[in-house]
Amino acid sequence: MEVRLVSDLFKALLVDIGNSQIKYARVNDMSDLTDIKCCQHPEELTAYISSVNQVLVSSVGHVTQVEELQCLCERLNKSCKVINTEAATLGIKCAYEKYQTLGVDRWLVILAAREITQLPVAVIDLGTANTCDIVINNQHLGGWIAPGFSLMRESLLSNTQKVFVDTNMPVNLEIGNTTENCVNYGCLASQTGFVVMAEKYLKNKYDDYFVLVTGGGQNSLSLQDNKKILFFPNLVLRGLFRLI
Ligand SMILES: Nc1ncnc2c1ncn2[C@@H]1O[C@H](COP(=O)(O)OP(=O)(O)O)[C@@H](O)[C@H]1O
Ligand SMILES: CC(C)(COP(=O)(O)O)[C@@H](O)C(=O)NCCC(=O)O
Ligand SMILES: [K+]
Repeated sequence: MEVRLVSDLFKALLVDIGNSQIKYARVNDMSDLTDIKCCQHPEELTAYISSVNQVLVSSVGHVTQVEELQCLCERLNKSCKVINTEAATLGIKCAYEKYQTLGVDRWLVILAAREITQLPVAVIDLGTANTCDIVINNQHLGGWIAPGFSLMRESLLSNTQKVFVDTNMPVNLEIGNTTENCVNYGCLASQTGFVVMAEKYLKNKYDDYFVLVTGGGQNSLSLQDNKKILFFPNLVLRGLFRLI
């Protein structure tokens, strides 16, 4: 068996288990957070786990996936730290009285956002569900939860008789002239409105602010020309990075 020196190992494997897919990054420093990979099952991480010093994992997905990852780490004799939402972390206070019920992915993007900007901020994660969280100074005010793009589309298909869909992902917001395209652009318009309304909320209350957007749905938003809306590959992993 190949023996690796501790110094040859990466600092950590960061794992974000969402409701659609597992995202992960093997990191030594922040720059490694641009190389993000996806998989469906924890055992696909075996080779990566062997090459790091420790694993940090956050999960809002099925509990069995965390258990599988923990077993894998035990078998490979690697430490596995499961991150949960706290009442306060790094000086940032959670809005929820029952803080344990706030999705840990939301908590981690809040920690990442606070490191990116000290201004009033809305941090938005366009995933299976779309979430928005507002952070002013070191206080999380709370936020919104809405269906993500695929959930919106699937819900239309399952709850109507004459609406049918395809699996295309729209690149820009256009006007649809087929049922499938009306659904795709309608769901995209709703998803874009989620972001636009977060900015409107901040604009009405604060002189300056940022809206940070992350998650699988970020690529289709036609909001790139808005200097107040910034895009990041995966702020959940960036929040985990702060906790290494
Ligand atoms: N091009 C796209 N346009 C709009 N939404 C998208 C696009 N690609 C992916 N998505 C959305 O992103 C979701 C997956 O994003 P991800 O952040 O990995 O989810 P999760 O963290 O919930 O597992 C999909 O369910 C889909 O709704
Ligand atoms: C809203 C979420 C499902 C989003 O998860 P995702 O779409 O990224 O898989 C997750 O943050 C969650 O399970 N939240 C628990 C409820 C709450 O945050 O109030
Ligand atoms: K997510």
